[in-house]
Amino acid sequence: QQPQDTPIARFQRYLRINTAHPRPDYSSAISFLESQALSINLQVKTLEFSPGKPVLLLTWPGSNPSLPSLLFNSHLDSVPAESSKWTHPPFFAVRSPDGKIFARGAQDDKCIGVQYLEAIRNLKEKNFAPVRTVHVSYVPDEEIGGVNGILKFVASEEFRKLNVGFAMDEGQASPGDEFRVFYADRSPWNLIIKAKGMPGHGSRMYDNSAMENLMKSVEIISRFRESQFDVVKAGEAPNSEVVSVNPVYVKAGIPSPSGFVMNMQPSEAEAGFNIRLPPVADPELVRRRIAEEWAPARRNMTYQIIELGPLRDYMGRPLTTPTNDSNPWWPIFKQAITAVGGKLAKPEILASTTDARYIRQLGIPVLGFSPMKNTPILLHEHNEFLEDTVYLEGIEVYESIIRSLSSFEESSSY
Ligand SMILES: CSCC[C@H](NC=O)C(=O)O
Ligand SMILES: [Zn+2]
Ligand SMILES: [Zn+2]
Repeated sequence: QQPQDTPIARFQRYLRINTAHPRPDYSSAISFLESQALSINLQVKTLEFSPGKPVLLLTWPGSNPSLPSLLFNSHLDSVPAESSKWTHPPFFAVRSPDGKIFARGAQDDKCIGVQYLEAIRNLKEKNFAPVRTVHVSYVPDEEIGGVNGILKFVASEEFRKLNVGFAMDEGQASPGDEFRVFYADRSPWNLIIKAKGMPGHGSRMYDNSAMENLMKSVEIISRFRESQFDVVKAGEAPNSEVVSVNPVYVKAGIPSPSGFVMNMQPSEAEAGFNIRLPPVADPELVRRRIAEEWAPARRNMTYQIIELGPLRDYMGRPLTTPTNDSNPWWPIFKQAITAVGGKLAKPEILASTTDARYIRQLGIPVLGFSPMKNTPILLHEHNEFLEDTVYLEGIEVYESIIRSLSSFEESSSY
């Protein structure tokens, strides 16, 4: 084998393609993945639902194509990296002497993207033949909401024709010895609150200034945030099962060449918040809280809620995938993990959000899973890395998963 042609080297090649926002190089990523897929005789199709936003779809036909298929999804894009704050350049994919591969995307989620391919490569070498058809998809723009990526893909005729029965998407690293698996995501809302008031001299005390109104809201929201965080700190619920609300910007003041005009109280002020709702939360209650307490008209406030994704599937069910025997895929997945000596942690809700929500919306069961154990959670952080041994073990885990799921012959619905 050429040094360039080992599983680790192929992972490094994918990591070296800079698909970070705001200018992800999707075409290089697609070319790389396409050539990998062709080298193992997968069917390859590139779909473009939005200009410059390609979706790559790979197919390994099963012997019984009438059965619902499997889909293994990952996203092509990454969040940006501040190079100067990394110990190794984020797109060099340097492997340190102790086996850590440093790169933006090493955990989120380029590992699974190539592990899927390596697992299929190995299964093909062992002459394994799937009964169900296996699809692998690579989608753009997950990190910015998926509107021009997964959302258009799942809404397409091409997707419908895949007849997907069960899908897997990214999960998160596990610091302990058990793999983590996710049966739901929290739904993201962006909240912008704006306050208005009379401008006035910086020396004057008066009621209802824009800043005063905004700051009252910020205090009330902070108190709500603390009430939720206290539940987490008391160990009564994990972070992913409460409603989180975090301030992400504040905008106010009258700019001047040297900074801000300091002797004038502004007539407008605004703040932005990132909110995450677990599937069990009642969105109506949160909406009411926003209208009545966080941005009430009586304090001269207006607001905008930007809901980034569905809360229920087409049947009105919360976007959760059962992790019990009511979901015929669950025991097969679980057994596939134990078959390779892996242990599974208790299934969790993911604190953040993935493309899986749009697949679940169609009523398709999806598990979020990235086989990284004994690994610190570094997604979106500086010095994101994955250890070579962990990466290689993940390939074996997917071999087992793909083998078991694709051999499952019952035609079942959930
Ligand atoms: C608006 S959808 C955003 C999706 C994004 N996913 C990963 O970080 C997140 O913020 O969770
Ligand atoms: Zn991700
Ligand atoms: Zn991410």
